[in-house]
Amino acid sequence: MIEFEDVTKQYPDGTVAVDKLSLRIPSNEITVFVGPSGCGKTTSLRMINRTIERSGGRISIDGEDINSGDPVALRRGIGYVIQHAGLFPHKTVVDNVATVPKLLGWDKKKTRSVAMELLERVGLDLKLAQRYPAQLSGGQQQRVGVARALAADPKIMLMDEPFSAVDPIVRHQLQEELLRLQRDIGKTIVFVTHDIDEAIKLGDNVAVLRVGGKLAQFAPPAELLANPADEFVESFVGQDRGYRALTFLQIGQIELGGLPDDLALDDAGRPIGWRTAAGGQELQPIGPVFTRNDSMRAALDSLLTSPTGQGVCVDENGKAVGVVDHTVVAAAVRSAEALRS
Ligand SMILES: Nc1ncnc2c1ncn2[C@@H]1O[C@H](COP(=O)(O)OP(=O)(O)OP(=O)(O)O)[C@@H](O)[C@H]1O
Repeated sequence: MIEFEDVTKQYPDGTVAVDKLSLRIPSNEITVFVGPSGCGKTTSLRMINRTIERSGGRISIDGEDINSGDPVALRRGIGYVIQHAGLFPHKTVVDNVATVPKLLGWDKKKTRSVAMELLERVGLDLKLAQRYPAQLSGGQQQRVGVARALAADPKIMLMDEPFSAVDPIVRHQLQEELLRLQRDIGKTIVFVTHDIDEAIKLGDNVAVLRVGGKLAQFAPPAELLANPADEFVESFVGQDRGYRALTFLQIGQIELGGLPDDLALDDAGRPIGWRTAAGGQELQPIGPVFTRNDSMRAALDSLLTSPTGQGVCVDENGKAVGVVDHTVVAAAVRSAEALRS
């Protein structure tokens, strides 16, 4: 656990970037710092690896004050990923990833095999390993940045707006990859973003900061959406928080509608299209389907893009098991709200 106790940062010009911040960052989970520009997210993050020194209060890792040891040793045990990846331009991809292991004096063979394995794990084509950073796309560079941060197998990873400079599609892919990777590696990740959607998607816990580096709320995303602590959090979380909350409502055992006659199935019972009203041979596309393990947001997306207004639920073999329409989603939202209040 990383603990902030009354942590303050005042820059030499008098700016108070962080003001008596207290919070506990649980181990092996993703904690996101989110808030408007200038609210002290980056300052808070960088105080953890002492690339910015705090001016007051205490920060400890597993009970030990981070100021009790050498900052260089502290930094070697903490991975750090920043916007634009911050790769060394004159080093190849594989040499970038090998930077910290080399500093730690690992032998060449082990370093190289760990670097290659990590590049594979973050989803980078190994053919790119000998390229220089400028020869990669922004998204590929970020993957290398993540691999480099993981190279010495640190317990903690600090990520400062790592996906902000890439286009929305690549950003979505990188977020999915991070969640997949985290299921395997279970690091303590502290992630900074100004994007509440990214915070809600990635965070096990989200710390909402307000300008002046004050903590407005620290909670799991579903809790943040359901019970914003005050007007600031409510407006930051946004007007469409009802829609976002669907992400946390599982399909689970909700009652599905029976399979309608106009849903065409193949021999294995998998949906292949909707029969057109004219009764011709041509089928209209199904669009995205969902499973019982998905969220209500996936069901809503499925029915909104379906030509019949019905979203198709499939089992693990892709076999259609039922449909939902908007009344089912609305009823599920109402019953979840009733349970909460
Ligand atoms: N070296 C510095 N000297 C003086 N003030 C600074 C310094 N670095 C940051 N600040 C100020 O401290 C405050 C917090 O900055 P910080 O970069 O931590 O915020 P942030 O929430 O990460 O912002 P952004 O989302 O815009 O990156 C801001 O008012 C900023 O101008």
